[in-house]
Amino acid sequence: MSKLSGTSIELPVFDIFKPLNPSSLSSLSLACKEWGFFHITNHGVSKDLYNKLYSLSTQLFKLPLESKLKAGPSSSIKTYTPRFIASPFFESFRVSGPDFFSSAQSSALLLPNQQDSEFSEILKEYGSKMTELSKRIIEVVLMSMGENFENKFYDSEFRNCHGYLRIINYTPPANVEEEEEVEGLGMHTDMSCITIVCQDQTGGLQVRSKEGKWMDINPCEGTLVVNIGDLMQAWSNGKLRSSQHRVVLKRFVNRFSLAFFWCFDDKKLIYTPKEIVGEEHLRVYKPFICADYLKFRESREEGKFEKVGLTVKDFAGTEG
Ligand SMILES: O=C(O)CCC(=O)C(=O)O
Ligand SMILES: [Fe+2]
Repeated sequence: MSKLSGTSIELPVFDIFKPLNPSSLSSLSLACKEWGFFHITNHGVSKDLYNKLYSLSTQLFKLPLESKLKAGPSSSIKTYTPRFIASPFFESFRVSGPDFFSSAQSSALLLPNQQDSEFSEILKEYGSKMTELSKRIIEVVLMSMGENFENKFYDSEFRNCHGYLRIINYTPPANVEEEEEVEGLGMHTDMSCITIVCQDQTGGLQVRSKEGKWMDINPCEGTLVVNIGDLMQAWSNGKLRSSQHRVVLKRFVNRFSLAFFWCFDDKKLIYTPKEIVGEEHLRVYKPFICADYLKFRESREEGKFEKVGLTVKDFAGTEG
């Protein structure tokens, strides 16, 4: 395995619920175009909420594999993804909205002694915070794209979005050389409109530059990472960038993260409004139904649901 570390990148940080002035909007627009990644503060996830979620999730991951597999891919629940699917080091539980409580309950029931309802309550709170944040992020991203775009397009295009959370535990391999790093999650793009990631102090999230260089997104206390996904890249006619990214692990260091995906409704037709395409530009995506793209990705990835070579460009791009 090769050395995987990159160079660090300084992403802009936005106080998400404050009105954004013209200079913040242009810096947001630049970040979405160049990197498809930025940081947010004032997100409403308190340390206490995070710590409770961390500690209960850790207990869930510590359960014996046979218990976790009761919520696994071959059970009726299908919220647990064991190791060796996305990568040998990655395992996760999925919690879907809008009813995060009952979705969490299906995995939480594996926990002993009434911790299940505490866990589900916490996930309900986290899910509702992420929902509120996602709506606000879409609003400010639309604002950064053009005058009044949030009023023109939010209701007609984004009102039926929905979200789901992936709680991820990365267990690093022990048998690697010192200083060596391995991929906990391989290079991929997200199939969302936007994703909100809470990475712990270990770091390891990397974004690939347009030139193909891996850049470290260092953990930044009190902030969350936001990235643009494929659905938003297609909807914006490529004006917003869904960047390839991955997670690298350090020897002996366990990594915990929360990734929240905010997506279009499955039945939505993704077709860039003409005001966004602009008169002087061509459409770079054919219109497509959201679910058809998700199916395309699933069928190509042979179960490795996030490890991709193919993206929305291969699916609906109009340029060879
Ligand atoms: O674990 C992380 O920090 C990011 C995970 C991620 O990129 C994903 O689940 O799509
Ligand atoms: Fe991702």
